[in-house]
Amino acid sequence: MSWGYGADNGPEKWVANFPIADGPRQSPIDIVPGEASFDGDLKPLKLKYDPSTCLDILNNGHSFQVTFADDSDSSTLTDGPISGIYRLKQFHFHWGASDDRGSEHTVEGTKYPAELHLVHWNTKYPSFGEAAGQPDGLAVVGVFLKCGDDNASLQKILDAFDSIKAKGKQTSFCGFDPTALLPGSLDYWTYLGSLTTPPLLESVTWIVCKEPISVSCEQMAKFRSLLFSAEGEAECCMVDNYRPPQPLKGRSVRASFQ
Ligand SMILES: CN(C)c1nnc([C@H](N)S(N)(=O)=O)s1
Ligand SMILES: [Zn+2]
Repeated sequence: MSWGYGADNGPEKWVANFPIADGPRQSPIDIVPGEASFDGDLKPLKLKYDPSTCLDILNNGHSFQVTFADDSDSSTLTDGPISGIYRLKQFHFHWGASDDRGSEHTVEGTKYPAELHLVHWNTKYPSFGEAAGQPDGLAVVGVFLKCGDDNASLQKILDAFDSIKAKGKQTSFCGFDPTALLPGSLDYWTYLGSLTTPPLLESVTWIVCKEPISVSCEQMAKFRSLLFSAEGEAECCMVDNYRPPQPLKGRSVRASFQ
């Protein structure tokens, strides 16, 4: 059975096939603002995305992802806590079965109903796959979603869900600007961690925005209409696709703001 989020193949079971699950720099973590140290050397995030690099939207059986063309420096992350140029590869979300949970990172124990991840790879390496195996290979920007006003930018993504309801379904999706999903303030916490799904590679510089973006309760319900299961299989709602916080193991969390 492959990994997932169920009782038999969920986060507590991943260590059997992916021993790094118990490694020294696993993600996500619980962020405690009072224990984060302000670092004045941290630069503002610089995110430059080209909507024409948006390719498609896919239900991969764990989440849905919007994939970008990463054969040029059209959509990049620079500055912030990183050095060099990181290219946007895809973005995806994690969410709960109800509004009281769903995010992977938590803030002093507070869970948000969902969390957006924008995944970038360091262009000092030849490809995403190569970068994913390096300690400075990836940079993921995390944005919390909070229930409130309707999010018009997010709605464009949700409108494509009927075409990707089941695992393996994919449809073209272009002209989307992920900048529209960023909060007004790009204040962030940053720490060294890992992918939060197998293979759990410890190659991620995490950049978690302090300010959430809004999503309406109806929009959250639309997330929950996706399926973990493929067409023809017993239907299983795609919900609670988040890994809980992992031990900090001595790591420091820095804040870009005071
Ligand atoms: C291969 N890629 C892009 C990814 N592999 N694992 C990912 C995880 N969903 S996360 N949450 O970004 O670490 S993203
Ligand atoms: Zn993720």
